[in-house]
Amino acid sequence: MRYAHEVGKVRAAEQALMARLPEGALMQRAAAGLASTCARLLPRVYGARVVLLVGGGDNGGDALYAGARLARRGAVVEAVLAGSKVHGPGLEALRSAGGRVLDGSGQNAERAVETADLVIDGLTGIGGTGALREPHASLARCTEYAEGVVVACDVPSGVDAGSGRVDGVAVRADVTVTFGTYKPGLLIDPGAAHCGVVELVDIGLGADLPDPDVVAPWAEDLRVPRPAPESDKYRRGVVGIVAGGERYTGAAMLCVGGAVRGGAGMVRFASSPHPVELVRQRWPEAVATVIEPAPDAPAKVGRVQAWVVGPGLGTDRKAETLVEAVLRTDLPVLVDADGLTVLARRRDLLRRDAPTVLTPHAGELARLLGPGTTRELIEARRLEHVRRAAAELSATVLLKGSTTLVAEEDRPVRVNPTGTSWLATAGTGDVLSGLAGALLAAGMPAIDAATAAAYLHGLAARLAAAGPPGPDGPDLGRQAPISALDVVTALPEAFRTLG
Ligand SMILES: NC(=O)C1=CN([C@@H]2O[C@H](COP(=O)(O)OP(=O)(O)OC[C@H]3O[C@@H](n4cnc5c(N)ncnc54)[C@H](O)[C@@H]3O)[C@@H](O)[C@H]2O)[C@@H](O)CC1
Ligand SMILES: [K+]
Repeated sequence: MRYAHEVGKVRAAEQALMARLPEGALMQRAAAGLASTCARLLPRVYGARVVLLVGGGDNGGDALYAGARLARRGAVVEAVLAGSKVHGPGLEALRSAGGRVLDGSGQNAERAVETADLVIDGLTGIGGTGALREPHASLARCTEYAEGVVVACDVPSGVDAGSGRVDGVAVRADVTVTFGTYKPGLLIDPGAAHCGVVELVDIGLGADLPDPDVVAPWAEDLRVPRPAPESDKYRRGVVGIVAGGERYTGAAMLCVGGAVRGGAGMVRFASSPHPVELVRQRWPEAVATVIEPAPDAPAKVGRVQAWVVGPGLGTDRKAETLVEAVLRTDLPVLVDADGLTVLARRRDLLRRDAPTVLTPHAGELARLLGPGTTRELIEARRLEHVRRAAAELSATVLLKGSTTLVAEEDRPVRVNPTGTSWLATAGTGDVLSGLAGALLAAGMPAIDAATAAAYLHGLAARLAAAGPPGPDGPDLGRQAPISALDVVTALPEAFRTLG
């Protein structure tokens, strides 16, 4: 698991630790970690050309001290100062070690950045706010043309450490060396996409850090239910799916597919005649029943342990009756797609005791949260909005997007580390809701079911996009377009990677 803390909590922990340490000791730990990573990235430190981009705060201080350490080992280190404010003792240390300062503007600095063996980005760290100003923005931009390795100090400059938001230009690092704990912005896109490989340097903050605000699980942190010898279909979990209509049948097929391949002991599918007929043909494993849109519809379907309602259901009165009927049961319910649109006008239906999981994308969440919230706003501030949604809607909220987030009130937000841009295609959401429903029916707590579903779904998409594995496993570097059905097909392979 990777743990991330909000910026205010990082600062508080740093203060508490600094009070017990000699002055400057913490910055020396950070600089030592940064310098040692840089030394590993260079074929040879002696004679290597290193350029430091130095902002006016402590992030610049870290870069200067790391530069001094590399200069003492024989590297040729040049610092480009952004503005007149600079960390004095750090600059002094660099000069004493034989480093020099370049003029911060113009082609001189740009050429140095482009031709260096290694560039350390120390423009802004957790103190950066808003879009980078000049000359920081221009310096950040010229790292794009750097031929050498770009190493971000703590956070790639231009990325908002607390949220991952990027307003304007941000450094695209090959490696980010972060101190003490991850920051949420290193795990959440677009920030995460700017980090390259993230290395965490232990500066001793551990005991002073509170519980994390955001966590990103690895495969080994996830457990999916595995059938025991005494398992039967009921113990493995029966999921009920209410989806599709006479006009839209694809969503229902994909949702059932996600549930069947998601390990459900049995899938009970309930809908109008046409989708029921199609599901019978395509997924003979599912038990399909024709239902009328009436309050007693769930009771007619038979025994289930969790419900999925919404994909392809439509948003009319009939759909509303079904969404209401399912939410009135005392079982875990996952609401997706059209079901969420219905909920946006019937938020009263969320007052229930059993777990509710909502799986919106940003547009659906904007509708759910009501006036004043837009899709654009949610896209820009995903962490804040997924938390708000979990609290206001009293539900487990899985916000889909380039980084899928899962939130439940008073718990760290889970960040899904798998996924690929190829997933942004019609129908993949229906697969996810069926899969998550199967895991819910198996008895997983809502937040764990949603987290594992997002993980498996993203991984299945990556595996599908990469094609059949070569001798070294799937080649994720050569991906191709996929369909939602390909994701269904790749789910078993994704399951095999989990414990
Ligand atoms: N506090 C500590 O004890 C430690 C802090 N460390 C480092 O200190 C950093 C935090 O230092 P600071 O609090 O000084 O903050 P930063 O150095 O991250 O940023 C503040 C500086 O950036 C400028 N700035 C902010 N937003 C800007 C923008 N949009 N465009 C241009 N300039 C902008 C500010 O004017 C200020 O000069 C951490 O990220 C980490 O690198 C580490 O040395 C570990 C120990
Ligand atoms: K930085």
